[in-house]
Amino acid sequence: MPNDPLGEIVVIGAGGHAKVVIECLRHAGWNVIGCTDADPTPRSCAGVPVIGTDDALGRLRSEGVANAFCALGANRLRERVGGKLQDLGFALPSYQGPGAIVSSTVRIGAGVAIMPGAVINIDTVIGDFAIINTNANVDHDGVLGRAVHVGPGAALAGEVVVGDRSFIATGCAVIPQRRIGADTIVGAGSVVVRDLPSGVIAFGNPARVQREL
Ligand SMILES: CC(=O)SCCNC(=O)CCNC(=O)[C@H](O)C(C)(C)COP(=O)(O)OP(=O)(O)OC[C@H]1O[C@@H](n2cnc3c(N)ncnc32)[C@H](O)[C@@H]1OP(=O)(O)O
Repeated sequence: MPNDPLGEIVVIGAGGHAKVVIECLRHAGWNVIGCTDADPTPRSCAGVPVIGTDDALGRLRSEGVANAFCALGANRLRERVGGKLQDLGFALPSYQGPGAIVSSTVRIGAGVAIMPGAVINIDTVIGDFAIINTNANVDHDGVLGRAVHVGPGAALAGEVVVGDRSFIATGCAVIPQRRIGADTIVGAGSVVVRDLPSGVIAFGNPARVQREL
């Protein structure tokens, strides 16, 4: 059951990720008043109206809308637009979707999406604008940078470190204490048993660097 209303919030983005975010925000008790998109064609996203492009954000802020959530799937873009929201003076709450379990010791940055069923264990640190997607696990003492995306069902064992804007795709497994650099993509279903550098695409079991980005 939804909690008591937390107040009004605007969502940035109207794609598949935004749909899930809107549903989770509602479940958490937010009143999602609309979303913005590069394509301002009037339509709805998860039952919420698209109310214009990002140009509408300044107006909404001046009209008293205090909260925003950046629900863009692309890590670099999400980080950039999230920074713009901070500059406009929006508060950027994080949320936990239904069934997510997050240790009370976890430090969570601004604008973090913790999707349904995700588990984040003791003493982990999650940077601003990260996504911990559906049923993903981040075990104890993990350190995830800004705008990292841990994809659906991915499992990071204890003490894994992931650099800013990296994407650990659907169903990956990372063994304890491995370090993955910034701006790296680890392809779906990969098993990371060695550290990975920044700025590469890697995949496979074991995950190997395929090319630089
Ligand atoms: C809720 C949500 O939906 S969140 C979104 C989650 N999204 C994902 O998990 C997507 C993750 N993306 C991937 O895994 C992609 O395959 C990437 C990014 C690793 C690579 O994408 P591309 O560069 O476009 O690779 P492309 O599809 O051209 O494949 C190139 C080759 O790599 C192989 N390959 C691609 N991905 C993988 C993978 N994860 N594991 C093993 N092999 C792979 C392909 O089979 C292909 O091999 P071939 O040349 O022998 O035919």
